[in-house]
Amino acid sequence: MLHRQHLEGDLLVKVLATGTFDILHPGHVLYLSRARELGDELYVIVARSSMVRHKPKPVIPDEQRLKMVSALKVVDRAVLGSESDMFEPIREIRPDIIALGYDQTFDTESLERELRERSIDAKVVRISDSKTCALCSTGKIIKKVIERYEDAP
Ligand SMILES: Cc1cc2nc3c(=O)[nH]c(=O)nc-3n(C[C@H](O)[C@H](O)[C@H](O)COP(=O)(O)O)c2cc1C
Ligand SMILES: Nc1ncnc2c1ncn2[C@@H]1O[C@H](COP(=O)(O)OP(=O)(O)OP(=O)(O)O)[C@@H](O)[C@H]1O
Repeated sequence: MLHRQHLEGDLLVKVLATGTFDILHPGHVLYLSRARELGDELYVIVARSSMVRHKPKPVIPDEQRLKMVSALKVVDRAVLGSESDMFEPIREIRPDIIALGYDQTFDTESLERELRERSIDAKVVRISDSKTCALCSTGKIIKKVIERYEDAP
């Protein structure tokens, strides 16, 4: 059941996107725009630095990353994630769809199973990547900045 009855009687589909969003780039905007197209409202969970363990910790502080993501036109509401339980904000937001990024390590089926085990009725979908931008990766931007400054006189 993807639709939820809105207070005014409209049927609104809530989509949830997630990520670190350390140094925004057009790949983020594309991911969020594609996620937004799946429904009517886009919620975003911005990962806490303390929860990022699979890659270097973000350079930009939690609150600053939240501020930038919140300012994007395509985003209806952004929140910082939980520092202990990733299902906590999902229970509050109650999304109809969770849109995973192309490189997010979660497996769509296993995540759906984990959601069902917690009685959360959200569909999980994968958003494909964009190869339209040469520097659409936070890691690549940081690498380029390091190279540029190392070479600087
Ligand atoms: C459904 C879902 C819920 C999440 N909830 C949280 C959370 O509560 N707190 C948090 O810090 N990160 C949360 N995350 C974000 C992940 O920690 C983040 O996606 C992770 O750092 C990997 O993302 P990246 O490689 O795209 O940066 C969640 C991710 C997903 C898919
Ligand atoms: N070029 C892109 N096209 C589509 N989606 C993207 C692109 N770049 C990032 N995303 C998506 O945006 C979300 C947030 O990205 P995140 O900040 O976590 O990583 P990133 O920009 O890919 O950085 P890194 O290079 O460090 O992995 C992720 O779900 C990711 O899949």
